[in-house]
Amino acid sequence: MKNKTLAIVGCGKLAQIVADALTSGLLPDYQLIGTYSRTFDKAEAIAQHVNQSNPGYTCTPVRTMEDLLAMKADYIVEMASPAALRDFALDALQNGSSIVTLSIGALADAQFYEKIRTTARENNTRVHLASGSIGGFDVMRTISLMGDSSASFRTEKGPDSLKDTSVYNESLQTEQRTVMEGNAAEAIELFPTKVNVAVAASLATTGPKNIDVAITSIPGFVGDTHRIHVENDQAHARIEVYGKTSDIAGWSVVNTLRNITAPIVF
Ligand SMILES: NC(=O)C1=CN([C@@H]2O[C@H](COP(=O)(O)OP(=O)(O)OC[C@H]3O[C@@H](n4cnc5c(N)ncnc54)[C@H](O)[C@@H]3O)[C@@H](O)[C@H]2O)C=CC1
Ligand SMILES: O=C([O-])CC(=O)C(=O)O
Repeated sequence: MKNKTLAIVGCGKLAQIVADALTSGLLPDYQLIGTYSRTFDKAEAIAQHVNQSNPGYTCTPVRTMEDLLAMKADYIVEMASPAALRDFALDALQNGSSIVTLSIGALADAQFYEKIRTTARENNTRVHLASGSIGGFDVMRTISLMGDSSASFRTEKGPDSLKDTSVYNESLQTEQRTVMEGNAAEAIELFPTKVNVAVAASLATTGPKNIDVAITSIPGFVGDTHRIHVENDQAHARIEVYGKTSDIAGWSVVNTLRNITAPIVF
């Protein structure tokens, strides 16, 4: 029985994974009612895809964020960018929609994080941080709760994935180099859509300014390897996740949505 309504913001590659999960029956508790993307055609394509595979289904693509908010979906899934999350999140939460987001980088801003937290609480709505291209938030949170802990985040990636950033130059095609060292707040400032994972790990542990982050470019490397280390004097955890593509992030949204309605929750 479909008892939750769903809307999507950002209809790109990862949204397609969620749409496919809807049409293949992996999200039986959800009815997709609206889609919105910067390019209307993309919102329309996802809506058509679900409408065509479910006779009687009505998902409406919209041209503005205001139109999407007006639908008052129970859950808005954000797969656009941290800037998009900043733009609509407070309005959505006030309007009664909870959010599932991949663009966790927006929450590196402590003031914005606090506004989101209080707005969600006041309006009985929630923000679910999907595990994206990493995982292990449970053990990160648990170790951090136990007391004084430290955390580090290391990413290895190929130079091509840095091509549209300020750190890129052709020498990265032949030389291994650490292109960024600092904390998660600095990392998301330098790479505004690429290191949501570092901010997510920081929020689950020591905070955006207190996690030690390094990003290394390796010639010929395909995909991303993320290694997180969190420890206190009682417990250590190491989490390593390799993704050949970012598909795992789209699937993590499917997993989060399933958990929201599941009788047994991981
Ligand atoms: N937490 C994680 O592990 C990961 C998070 N992400 C986040 O997910 C986002 C989406 O990833 P993909 O689907 O691969 O990207 P994509 O580029 O294929 O799709 C994003 C879509 O959102 C639209 N969009 C961007 N800004 C918008 C805005 N302000 N309002 C409305 N639509 C907007 C774009 O036009 C595009 O169609 C990334 O930008 C990133 O923030 C991506 C990969 C991993
Ligand atoms: O897919 C990845 O490995 C990480 C990523 O794009 C993000 O954190 O935004």
